[in-house]
Amino acid sequence: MRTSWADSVASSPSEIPVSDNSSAPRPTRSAYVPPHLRNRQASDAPSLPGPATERPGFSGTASGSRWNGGGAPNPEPGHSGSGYGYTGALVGRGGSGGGWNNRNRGWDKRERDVNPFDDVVEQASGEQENTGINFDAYEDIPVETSGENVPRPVNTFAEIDLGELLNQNIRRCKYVKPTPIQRHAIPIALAGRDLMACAQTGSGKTAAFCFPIISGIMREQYVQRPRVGRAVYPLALILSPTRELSCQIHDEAKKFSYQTGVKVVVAYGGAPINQQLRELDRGVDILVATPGRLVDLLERAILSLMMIRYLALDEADRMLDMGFEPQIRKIVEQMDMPNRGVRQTMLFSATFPREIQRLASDFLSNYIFLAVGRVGSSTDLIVQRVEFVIESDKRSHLMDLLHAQRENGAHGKQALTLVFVETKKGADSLEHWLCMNGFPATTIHGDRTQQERELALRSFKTGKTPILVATDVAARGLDIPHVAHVVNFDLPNDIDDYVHRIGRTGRAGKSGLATAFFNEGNLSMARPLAELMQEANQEVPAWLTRYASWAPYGGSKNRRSGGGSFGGRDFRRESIFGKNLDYYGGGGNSDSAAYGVPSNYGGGYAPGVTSAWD
Ligand SMILES: Nc1ncnc2c1ncn2[C@@H]1O[C@H](COP(=O)(O)OP(=O)(O)OP(=O)(O)O)[C@@H](O)[C@H]1O
Repeated sequence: MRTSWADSVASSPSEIPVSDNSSAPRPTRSAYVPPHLRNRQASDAPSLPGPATERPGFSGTASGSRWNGGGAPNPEPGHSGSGYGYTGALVGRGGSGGGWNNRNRGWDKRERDVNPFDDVVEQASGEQENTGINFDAYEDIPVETSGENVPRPVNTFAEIDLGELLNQNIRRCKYVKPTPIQRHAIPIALAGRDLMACAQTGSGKTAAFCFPIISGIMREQYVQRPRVGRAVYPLALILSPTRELSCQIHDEAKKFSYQTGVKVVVAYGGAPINQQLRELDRGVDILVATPGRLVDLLERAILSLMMIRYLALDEADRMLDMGFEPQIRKIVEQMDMPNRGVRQTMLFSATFPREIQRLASDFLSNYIFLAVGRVGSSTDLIVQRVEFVIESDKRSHLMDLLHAQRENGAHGKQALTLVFVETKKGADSLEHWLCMNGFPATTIHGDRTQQERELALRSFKTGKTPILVATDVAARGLDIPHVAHVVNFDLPNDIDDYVHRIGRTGRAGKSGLATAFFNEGNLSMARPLAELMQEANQEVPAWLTRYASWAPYGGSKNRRSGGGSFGGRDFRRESIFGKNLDYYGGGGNSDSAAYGVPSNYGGGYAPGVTSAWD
């Protein structure tokens, strides 16, 4: 039976305390700036954020309140019960009616927020999201941290001072307790530290970077933003590699920031720019974007990055590989974004090849490296199978799988199945063939219009077309509940891509199945695939082990060292043992002394705190 989130929260042992106004520090009114004075400050130079460690409220530990002394404004009358009010971070738009240049409008906006919790897409199974989640499956995962003075992890949301409005939304999402990546990453981010974080697919990384950003913006003092020309000045930028992923992060961030007054806008290519401009014009605190559209907006001077306090790269290794790196460098280093150390930078992914870690360190300052599980490992919630199938047999083999699945499915219903192929043409042709053979399918790839892509995704999510044939455009980040089976019809050439693809199932503590078709065209994948499967306690067929022993090591971007040592760690750590100290300190930061002594190593918790592997 379906229950509302309120019911479920009432019956669940929620760990988030109800705000207690008597004990909670009361926001003071000192930061209040009357509306008539705000518009006069047009010529004021914008107050650029100070270095992370100097930011008010960032210096303390993650626990304990950061709300006192911050001068957060008092909520408007009638909102006092809500605990902490949004400060109404401002975009002065010179009387444009942008609607965000005073706090009253901020609160009006809050009241007008469309309730994102009413807009749950009807899922294929008819279940509501997040029921039956078993995050205990992640509890035994080893955690590695390295860096200076790593803040302690928390066990409950109650231990973190995110603000009552955000806490309410966490309850609405039915998140009862933080996932391991959230337990570790949120305190680190709330302490203002730069972070390179790696955790398995489907383990809750989105919330791990969204919560601290939203909470940080909520607790910022009144932020005066400049008014120069038409530009808008977001405070946070979240970049992701695909349009669909940006939309998904935007939807999630909107849920988390519901009624907090924090305004989230998405900008991505392939969709009409005018609507995105209108949204931006209404004001933006957090901008979620794909790099191409962002550069377009920057070049049109519609957007300025000079007020960015938080920069998050989701799928960061993808964002920094050869395809995207020049664009990211341009955005981060050649536009007007505050330098590293001034802004706070957070990089998240399930995979982080060493070479990319090294590159990424250019964007970070004195950062903490966090790995929940081995870097690049797959979750053992996914049962992985690999079958030897020659090219010409692939279709009939797929058909057999789909028939078997239909027979085993509830009421003969087809379980959601995601089929990855190599090429766009191959995707269209397979989709056509499936439809002709009685299996409703749709497709998502780069040659389809954005509208077609979005329709396809929706049709798949709702179960109307329970088979989605996709290229790698759907490999990363997409969180589609109830995907029961991922088929690698064509294996990718890189094991990290395989990890992301199969990660579309077995998410949020649920189990899933992944089947790969392997043949002699995939020799370079034999070894990394066998190693990955072995590591995830999967049955490795004897023939694959044989191929693995013959095949040259391939299928990875310098990700693993091959042989025994599994190179899934902070590359600074590997450098130190290889006497290569250049990288310590997170890309040239002067606070690097602590890294110079290998014996200091062991996770980087503050003295007296036990091992980083817990
Ligand atoms: N604390 C929590 N409690 C319950 N569900 C959660 C929690 N945190 C996240 N989730 C849910 O877990 C699912 C996976 O989260 P998310 O998409 O952030 O994973 P991810 O780690 O970013 O995966 P990927 O590497 O594939 O991008 C989502 O449906 C999300 O709503």
